[in-house]
Amino acid sequence: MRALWVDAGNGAAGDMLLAALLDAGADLEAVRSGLRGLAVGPLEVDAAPVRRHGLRALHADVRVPPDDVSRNLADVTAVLSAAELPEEVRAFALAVFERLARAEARVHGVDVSRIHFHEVGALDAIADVTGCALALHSLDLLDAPVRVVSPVAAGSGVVRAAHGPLPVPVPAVLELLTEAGAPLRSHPASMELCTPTGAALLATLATGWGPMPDCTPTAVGMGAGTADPEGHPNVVRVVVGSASSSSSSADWASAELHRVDSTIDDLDPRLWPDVLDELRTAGAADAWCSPALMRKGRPGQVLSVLVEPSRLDAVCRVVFERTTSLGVRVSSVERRSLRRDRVEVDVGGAVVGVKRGLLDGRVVTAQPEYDEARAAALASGRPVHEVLNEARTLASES
Ligand SMILES: O=C([S-])c1cc(C(=O)S)c[n+]([C@@H]2O[C@H](COP(=O)(O)O)[C@@H](O)[C@H]2O)c1
Ligand code: NI
Repeated sequence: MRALWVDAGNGAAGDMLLAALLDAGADLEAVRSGLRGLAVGPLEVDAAPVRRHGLRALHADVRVPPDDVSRNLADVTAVLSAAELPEEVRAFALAVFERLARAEARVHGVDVSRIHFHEVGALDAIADVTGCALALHSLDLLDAPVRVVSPVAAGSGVVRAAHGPLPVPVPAVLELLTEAGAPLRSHPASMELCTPTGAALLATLATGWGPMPDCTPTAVGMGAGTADPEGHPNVVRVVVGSASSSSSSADWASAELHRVDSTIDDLDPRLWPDVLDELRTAGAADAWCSPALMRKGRPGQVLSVLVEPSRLDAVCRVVFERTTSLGVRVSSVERRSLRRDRVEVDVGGAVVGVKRGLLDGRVVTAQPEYDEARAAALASGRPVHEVLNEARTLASES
C-alpha cells in the first residue's frame, strides 16, 4: 500500500514540496506537460541540485509570466476547470484552493465568495499547487491511504505581504493548520517557514499527522527553498514507500490520538455549542456530548474530545476554562479513517457534492452534502430525501 511521509519540521512552501516530490522521483516532464495545459502560462519549471547546510537537495525554479491580476476562488476554479489535467489532479488542486479561500475568508472576515487572493492566487501559487498535484499523481500518491505529515514549523517574526506587515505564523497559515488539526512545532528561526500555499498543500494531502508511519521506504526527496538561512537547512523531506501492516492493515489510515472525557451536570445547556466550537478551534479532531444520568439522578453530559497529542494541553485548557468541569480523563486511542473523496453528481440539472468512503477500491459509504441536496430539492420542487437518494446512487456508481 503506497505511503507518504512529509517532514515539515523546517516548514513548507509550495515550491519546496514540489522540489521534494521531484527529488523522490516524480516525473518532471509530466509536471511540465500538465502545467502547459493551464491557459494562463507559459508556466515553466526547472529543477537543479543545491546544497543546504551540507545537505544535497533539489531546488524547483518555477517561472511564470508577469502578472498583477487579483484572483478570487471563482477565477482560479475557472483556470483549473478549463485546463487539460487528469481529473484527480484537478480535484486535488481545486481542494487546495478551496481550503485557501476558506482560510482567507475567516482571516479577513468576509464570505468565501468575496475573498480576493493576492499572492496566494498569483500564477506562481497556481503553478506550485498544480505542479505538486501532478507530482503526487506521477508518484501514484493522490489516493494513497497513508499520507502522514510531521508537526509543522511555521516560524516567527514579521513578513511583508500585500496586506502590509503580517505576524508569522501568518494568519492564513494558522487558520489552515488549525482547521486541519495539524500539530505545530516551535522552531528557533525568526522567518516565515510555512507559507499559506505550503500549509494548504499539507492540509489537503494529510490523512494523518505525526511521526513517520511504519513503512518500507522506496524513495526519499529533499526539496530546498530559495532562502539559505544560517541557522538551519531550509528543506522539506518526503519519504515515499509502502505501508506495513502494523500502520494500516487495510485500506485505511491510522493515527494515535488522545481522548479526553469529562462528565458535567451543571453547565448552562445554552453554552454547549460554543464549547464544542472552541474545542475544535483549539485543535480537537472531534468533539461531542452524550447524555448521561449522573449522581443524585441528575441528567448531565459526557463531553468527549479526540485530539492530537500536541494539542492536548490546549484542549484541556478549553474544557477547564469554558465548562464547569473540575477534572478530565485522558486516554490513548487509535483512530482508523477510511480513505475518502468527494465527487459531484448532477441531480436534475443541479450539482450536488457527495463525500464517499472507500475500502479496497470500493465505495462503501456515500453521503451527499445536505445543504447542496436541499438547494437542488428547492430548485426542482422535489422532496429532499429523493434528491439525497438519487445523489447517493449516482455517486456510488461513478
Ligand atoms: O495573498 C494573500 S491574501 C496572503 C494572505 C496571507 C495571510 O496570511 S492572510 C499571507 N500572504 C503572504 O503572501 C506570501 C506568499 O504566499 P505563498 O503561499 O503564495 O507562498 C507569503 O509571504 C504569505 O505570508 C498572502
Ligand atoms: Ni490574506
